[in-house]
Amino acid sequence: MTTATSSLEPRAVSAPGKVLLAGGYLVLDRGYTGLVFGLDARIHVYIEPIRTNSGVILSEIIVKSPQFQEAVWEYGYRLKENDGGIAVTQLRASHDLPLTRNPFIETALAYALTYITATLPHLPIHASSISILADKSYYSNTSALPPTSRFHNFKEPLFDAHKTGLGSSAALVTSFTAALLTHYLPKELFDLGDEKSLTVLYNLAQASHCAAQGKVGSGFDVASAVYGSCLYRRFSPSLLEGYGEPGSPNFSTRLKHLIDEQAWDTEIHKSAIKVPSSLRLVMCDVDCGSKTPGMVKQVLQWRTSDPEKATQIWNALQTANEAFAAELTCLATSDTQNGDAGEKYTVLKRKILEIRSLIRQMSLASRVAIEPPQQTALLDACSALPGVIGGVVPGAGGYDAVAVLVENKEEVVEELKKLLSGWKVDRGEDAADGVKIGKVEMLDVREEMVGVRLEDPGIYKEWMDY
Ligand SMILES: Nc1ncnc2c1ncn2[C@@H]1O[C@H](COP(=O)(O)OP(=O)(O)O)[C@@H](O)[C@H]1O
Ligand SMILES: C[C@@](O)(CCOP(=O)(O)OP(=O)(O)O)CC(=O)O
Repeated sequence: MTTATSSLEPRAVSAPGKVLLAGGYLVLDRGYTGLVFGLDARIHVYIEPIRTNSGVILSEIIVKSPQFQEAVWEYGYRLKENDGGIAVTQLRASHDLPLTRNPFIETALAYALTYITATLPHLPIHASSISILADKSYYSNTSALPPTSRFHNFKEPLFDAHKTGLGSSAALVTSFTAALLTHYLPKELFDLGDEKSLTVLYNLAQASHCAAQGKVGSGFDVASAVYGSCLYRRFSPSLLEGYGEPGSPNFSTRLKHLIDEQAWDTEIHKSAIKVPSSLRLVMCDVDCGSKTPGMVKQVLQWRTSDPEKATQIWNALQTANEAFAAELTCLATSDTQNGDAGEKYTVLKRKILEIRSLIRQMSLASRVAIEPPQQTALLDACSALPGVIGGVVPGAGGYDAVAVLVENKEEVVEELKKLLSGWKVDRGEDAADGVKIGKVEMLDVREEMVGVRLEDPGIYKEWMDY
């Protein structure tokens, strides 16, 4: 048995955001795959022990998100009887503050501490203080102040912040879980540089993210937070059935078994996607009056009602998505600086148009606004600019975002920015659904190949006094 104890050193970990460039809806089914890119907007988690001078032993973990107002969550924790693992209870941080819950933090904490004590039953879990810092692009910057450091002070409560849809909860759960495991477990048992530890992290983050969300999605967002950009085939959803809740009898043994011993059938293919250095992704946040809840449910309902047509579209899309990934990777591996860019990217451009055409067929047949006409107009205008390879509605689609692949040249990005900033705000008012697309904002992010990683704990100093 290992007798090693954990270090009491401060640790920091970050994980990337995501964009599902191709494979929305398909990736929910293990028969198909998704092409997910990590983004260079990261969520960082810093952890340090709380040291007391008095010799009093605290059982408290304090979590703060110092970029936001009133974002402090304090937890007490204790080992439950009947092998229930570690249960956490939220404590009131201050009498003046309302008790707001953060289900992603609370669940990730209970899962990670349970896994840690199941791994090393006699390890003392000392009190610690955790800070979360998110890169700017996760939220639209509504305050007028220019950002002064890498991390922006949003000066508003977290729950009022306008999210840009980069997958904050998956990046948070992943980096938060990794920070706890790195901090409490000795390096022989958990090391982010080691494949086996990444598998543990992936399984644990996937399980707690699904539990916190109250639903089992495809998990592409946690996959890219852990592994970075990849071709992703999901795990069987049945894996996450019936292992109980933190505190319930045998939760600890069941969770440990699920994470360490159960054979997960996730497939991560890192080498199947590469981006040539001559290209980059550009992400855009589209402000719109209308969000479309329940798109997934509606599309899947249609798929069940018309399986023949749906299978035809699903298979054609899978072929088109794979061909796009193959062409991108082929260009990346034979990347030459020379050659006529117009000709070099002809096939890639055609592949994107094929994908879009099939997505519009899916939209039409399911009557769900996946690539609605307002987005078609925007994507067509972007694609007509010199140096733009093409663009898609990422993820589930809808009105609120577009992702554009462009030549990696400042002038191309500048021209695109100009087009977007001048995009007529009320365009689309003639569309049958009456949805008006508002301001379109280019986000300061691009693709990132690397997943979760250790950071230098020293870089967060200025945020530690908040
Ligand atoms: N900076 C942060 N600090 C603390 N919690 C955060 C932070 N960013 C996101 N979260 C958690 O993630 C939730 C947002 O998750 P979700 O609605 O799934 O959006 P997303 O698509 O960005 O993942 C928030 O309500 C909060 O619980
Ligand atoms: C439909 C989907 O395949 C893709 C949805 O991707 P989005 O990026 O649109 O959505 P969020 O997870 O809410 O950020 C569902 C899934 O794979 O879980």
